[in-house]
Amino acid sequence: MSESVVLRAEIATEQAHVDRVYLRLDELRSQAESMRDRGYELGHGARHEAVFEQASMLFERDVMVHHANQTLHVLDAEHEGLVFGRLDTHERETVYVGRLGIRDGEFDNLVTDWRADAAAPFYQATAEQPMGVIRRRVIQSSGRSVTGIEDDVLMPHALPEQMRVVGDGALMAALARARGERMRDIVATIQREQDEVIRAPWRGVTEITGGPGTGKTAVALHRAAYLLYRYRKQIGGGGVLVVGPSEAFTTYISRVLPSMGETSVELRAVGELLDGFEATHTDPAPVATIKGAARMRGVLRRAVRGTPPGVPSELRITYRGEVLRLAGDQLERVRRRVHGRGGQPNRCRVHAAEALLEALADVAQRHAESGGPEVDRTQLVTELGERIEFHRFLVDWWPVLHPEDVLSWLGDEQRLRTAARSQLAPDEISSLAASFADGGAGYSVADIALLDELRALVGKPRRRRVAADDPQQDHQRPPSPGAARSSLPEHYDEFGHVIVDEAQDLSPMQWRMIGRRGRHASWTVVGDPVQSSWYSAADGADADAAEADNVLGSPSARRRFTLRTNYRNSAEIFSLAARVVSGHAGADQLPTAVRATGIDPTVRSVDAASLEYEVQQAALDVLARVEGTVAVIGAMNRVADLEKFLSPVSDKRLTVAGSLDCKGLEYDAVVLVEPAEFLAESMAGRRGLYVAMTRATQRLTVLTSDPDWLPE
Ligand SMILES: Nc1ncnc2c1ncn2[C@@H]1O[C@H](COP(=O)(O)OP(=O)(O)OP(=O)(O)O)[C@@H](O)[C@H]1O
Repeated sequence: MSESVVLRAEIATEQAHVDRVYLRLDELRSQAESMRDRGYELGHGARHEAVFEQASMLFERDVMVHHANQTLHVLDAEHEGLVFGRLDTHERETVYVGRLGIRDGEFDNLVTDWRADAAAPFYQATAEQPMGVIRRRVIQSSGRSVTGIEDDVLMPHALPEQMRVVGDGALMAALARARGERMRDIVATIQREQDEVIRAPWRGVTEITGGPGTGKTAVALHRAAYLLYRYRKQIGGGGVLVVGPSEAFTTYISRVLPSMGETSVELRAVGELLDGFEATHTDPAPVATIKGAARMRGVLRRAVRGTPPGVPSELRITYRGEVLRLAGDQLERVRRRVHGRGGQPNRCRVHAAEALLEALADVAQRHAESGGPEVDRTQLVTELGERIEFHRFLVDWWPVLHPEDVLSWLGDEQRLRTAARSQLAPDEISSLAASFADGGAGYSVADIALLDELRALVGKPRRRRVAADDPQQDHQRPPSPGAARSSLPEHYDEFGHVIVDEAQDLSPMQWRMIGRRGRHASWTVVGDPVQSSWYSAADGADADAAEADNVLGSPSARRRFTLRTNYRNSAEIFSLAARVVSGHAGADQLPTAVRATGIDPTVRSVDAASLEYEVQQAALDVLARVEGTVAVIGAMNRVADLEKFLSPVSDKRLTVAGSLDCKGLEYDAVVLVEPAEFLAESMAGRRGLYVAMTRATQRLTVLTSDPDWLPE
């Protein structure tokens, strides 16, 4: 039999099984739909029942509707290749592996969920350790149609005569596919070293490191799906949070988990972690570095304790015919005393009121000592404490602090200097104040962590009792027992498992922000120090690494995995990119690219004056040569030019990105513009260049007017 005849016959066999699976899926879908409808009917009927019965029926209805909706959600998820694998074992068993586990009417397995133990040999079996698997088959599909098959034989000596073997490698076929706008899942071709990470125990901290394209992100996302399948109960209601470097990145990875039927994971960019605030830009490197440093913690703490702008500088109140007065310096002493007790200012208004009343009693006492009327201290405190004018003063003098207001006050250089004490150098104070004062620019990514820190520092005002404009309502009340839901801080969304991607770029302040969302969580931390944009122990950047350790606990207690194969770049592209960091990365930090294409990167010397034309031509050239996406990448301050240059080129596959915007992303082709400008951009410019070059899967074109960008 010819090879193509065998392939057609094998495809027909698999198609028959896939048809059975879809038939069963349709049956399950209509069962779930009718269960949901019955649940709704139960709800309608309940209206006419006695109250007691009604409550229990409503509960039953809610459970039914919820369960049915969940099932439908999973069944309706985008199932590119619902069944993608098959194992034929030594014991003459056949196991189909897919995105969902599905049983037939007799409860026999039609498909085994890829996360189940029974599916593990699909990823873990090798020729050296076949785990009883004779043939591993990857089934490729488009919709419900089987389009291809790739086999591996793991026990050749045990291969029965009638068992056919086709194809020459599912992984290579998957890697050669054109890239679209969104990352795809890799369930069909997860490699053994990756599977080990995905299935690592859920507790504690799991660190994944490895060079560009080694599948760190893909593995972390598949781990999220695995953990929720295996340990949903242990992870608890908190669920899973995935933090990525940018919104472009979270959009890029957004399809992976839903394609595995998992929709409960929260994906957030690091600039999007604080609800109600959105980062609109990235600060220049030196400013971002200061804003992210652990020193900012002390600066913000002092800022919160400063005198809010515009507060009254005198308190006058009449008591039994005597005018009692507190002048500005006395009021400030009271303020310092209240802050000195610690605690969040928004939770301390009662203390502030008490301290003011005590200070007023001292004034009355001094009046008495110099011949004024005698006063009963306790009576004075009680009587003045009930006066509406006193409470009006208190509201103005000890206002509720909002993180965004405190941050904007630091746009005043004098105020920032006071808060900074010796923590910031004069030039740092100037550049930071200028950045905070620029209200029109919106918040930067680094500002979000500062706002979050401020939110923790100021505290949440206590709940008010009556209408908002009644100053008396500011009386504090003990929290109701129901309000003390748990020992968790009330401000933060808490998660059961937190996955941090591109962790090498997190500043200490960002670590603190993320840490507040996972105080009781287990962690998966993904990063590559060689791709770091700002912070790197390699630069001796800081003892700031301590903040990550505060969140993650001792480094010695972490589980560490290193991925060593670069699945993204062609070998030709990666070998040029690796030259950029040669001498700046250990040999063991650079992965091996497995796919040679025979297409070398193009490096073209250009004249700076003709850059516009050259960029356009290069973009058009690669757009014509690749099927998928193309990015033109420059240093951050080049982006506006590049956008202008490329405005005449209208092709949805084309993106313009800055050196910091392309973290974690990938494109079929990259046009890299003026690499020397990356090197000049920041201390970490060389690594930014390495990141940009390693975004390309098939083609890389470098346009440069400076021949010195590449080390010999
Ligand atoms: N086992 C696999 N099968 C198929 N494709 C894979 C596999 N592992 C990784 N890939 C693909 O390789 C590419 C790189 O993966 P990913 O983005 O997860 O790498 P990374 O290590 O996070 O890269 P970087 O650090 O450069 O951002 C993606 O297109 C991913 O789908």
